[in-house]
Amino acid sequence: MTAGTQGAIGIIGGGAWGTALAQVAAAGGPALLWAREPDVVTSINSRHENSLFLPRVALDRQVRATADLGDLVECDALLVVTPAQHMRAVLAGMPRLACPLILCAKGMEEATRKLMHDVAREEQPDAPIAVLSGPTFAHEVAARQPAAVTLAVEDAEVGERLLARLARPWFRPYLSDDVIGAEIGGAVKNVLAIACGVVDGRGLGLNARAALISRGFAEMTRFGLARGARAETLAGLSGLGDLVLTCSSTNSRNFSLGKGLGEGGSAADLLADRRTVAEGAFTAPVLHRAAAEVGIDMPIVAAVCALLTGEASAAAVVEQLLARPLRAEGG
Ligand SMILES: NC(=O)C1=CN([C@@H]2O[C@H](COP(=O)(O)OP(=O)(O)OC[C@H]3O[C@@H](n4cnc5c(N)ncnc54)[C@H](O)[C@@H]3O)[C@@H](O)[C@H]2O)C=CC1
Ligand SMILES: O=C(CO)COP(=O)(O)O
Repeated sequence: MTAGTQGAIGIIGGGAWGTALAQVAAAGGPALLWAREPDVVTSINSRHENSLFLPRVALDRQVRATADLGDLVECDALLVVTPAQHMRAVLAGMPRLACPLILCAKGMEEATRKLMHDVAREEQPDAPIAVLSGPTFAHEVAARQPAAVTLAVEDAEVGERLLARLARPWFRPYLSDDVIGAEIGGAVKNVLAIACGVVDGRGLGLNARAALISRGFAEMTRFGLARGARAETLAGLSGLGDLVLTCSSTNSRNFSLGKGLGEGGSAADLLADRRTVAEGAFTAPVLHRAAAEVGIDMPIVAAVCALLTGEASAAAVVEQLLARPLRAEGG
């Protein structure tokens, strides 16, 4: 056991978001972050900065990093912040845990079409599960600019404990018990952000972007309700809130990917060699199939899939969306 893990929050994943959340956790006690990249561990421990994934942010001295996942097992709770496609392998590589796991990745597993809480439960059946999701660009949170998130936890007592440990005046979790709703909002908004980026890349204007956000939200709601999410969660921070944020700025990796596609770039080129993750590119095909399974129409998600596979150009998918039959708004 590493000295100083008592009362510590562990963070699994040293990307931009894991590092920003370590900064949040460190404001209330020790924070121990596991990173895959030895350079990240060295950079945090020697310079109090994650120069690879969150450069130019001075980290709290209470943030320490380790290259050994085993060092985290005695932490009070673990924030799980790997990209969605890697979460299963990382959790499977740990001993059986009993502390709460707070899942922070926004996506669905490609191979199984499962949400993250289902994956976590399969790999760590004894650990209480929570989901933390909302409109939060990592660099703003790390700089302690105000933000609010949904903290969805089935066990209310665990929720209260996590709230007490993680809340700050500038980082406000709102409790919910709708784990499915919190996860679906975060996963779907990434795909819709790619679509909004396309609108921007093609110079289609702000009216078109607002229309796409609204119709995208209708898709998120249809799918979410069919999968057991609550409407109020989808309209909250982890759904509509994050959709608006991510669809509004090139600070979003998903929006930027879409913008590149809209400007005529190919998905293969835009995704090649990128070190940071654009989760929507992985979620789009999974979501498309999952929607078909429950008989839900998601035309914007289908358009993003066609663009990502190269089946259709940006011009063609926009044309197809605009040619869809007119219908009642709530239908
Ligand atoms: N960056 C942000 O502002 C936010 C990100 N998120 C979510 O957090 C999750 C992590 O994203 P970021 O921290 O931004 O990542 P990032 O894009 O900054 O860094 C990539 C991460 O992927 C990890 N990685 C690459 N290959 C891996 C493997 N084989 N096994 C395990 N990990 C591997 C790297 O170690 C690194 O931690 C994503 O699901 C993202 O949607 C959620 C809220 C905000
Ligand atoms: O989830 C995010 C903000 O809430 C980050 O968005 P991107 O992954 O698109 O950068």
